[in-house]
Amino acid sequence: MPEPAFQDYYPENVSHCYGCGSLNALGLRIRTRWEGDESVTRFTPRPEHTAIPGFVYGGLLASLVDCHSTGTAAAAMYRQEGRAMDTLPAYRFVTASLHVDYLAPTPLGVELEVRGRVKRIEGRKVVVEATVSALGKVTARGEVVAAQMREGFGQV
Ligand SMILES: CCCCCCCCCCCCCC(=O)SCCNC(=O)CCNC(=O)[C@H](O)C(C)(C)COP(=O)(O)OP(=O)(O)OC[C@H]1O[C@@H](n2cnc3c(N)ncnc32)[C@H](O)[C@@H]1OP(=O)(O)O
Repeated sequence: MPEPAFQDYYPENVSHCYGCGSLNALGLRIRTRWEGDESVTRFTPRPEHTAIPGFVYGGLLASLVDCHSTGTAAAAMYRQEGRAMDTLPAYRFVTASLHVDYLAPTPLGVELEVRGRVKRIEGRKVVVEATVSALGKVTARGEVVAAQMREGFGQV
């Protein structure tokens, strides 16, 4: 049995996200785990994720960086407290800021590896940096500021 992924601990009401929700049938349904101090997601883009034939759409790479990093932010908060991700109080993070630099074209048809590192945890926010690699070469680099969701998120 593979180790559970961070996303396995997301409660149903936050499992509909296009990038990471296990309940979104049309989504990416990424799965992220710790490998030492780094978080890792592996994902193989599909033909519909094409930008230019043979190469991956940048928005897809941004989605991978985004959901990889918000998941990493939540996992990092639990880890800092020495708690399992299914324990209370629950941590839920949303994207406050997403920055991606595209360093080289990303080939389609191969597995991509997203690796994240926690840069800092400051109060209610976690800053995560991530790289996307194809065939061992880093093709995109990103940084996400993830902020803890407040009660009543989305209510105006
Ligand atoms: C078991 C585990 C479960 C995990 C479940 C995971 C669920 C996953 C769900 C799927 C998710 C998938 C991903 C998605 O698609 S999430 C969907 C896309 N994101 C959103 O819709 C978020 C919309 N924005 C907001 O709700 C609020 O503006 C937030 C919550 C972001 C902050 O408003 P809030 O009033 O709450 O807090 P605050 O203003 O005191 O800010 C807090 C800290 O953050 C810093 N800051 C704020 N903005 C920025 C910025 N632009 N650049 C840099 N920093 C920024 C700010 O300076 C402060 O830091 P500091 O000054 O204190 O140092």
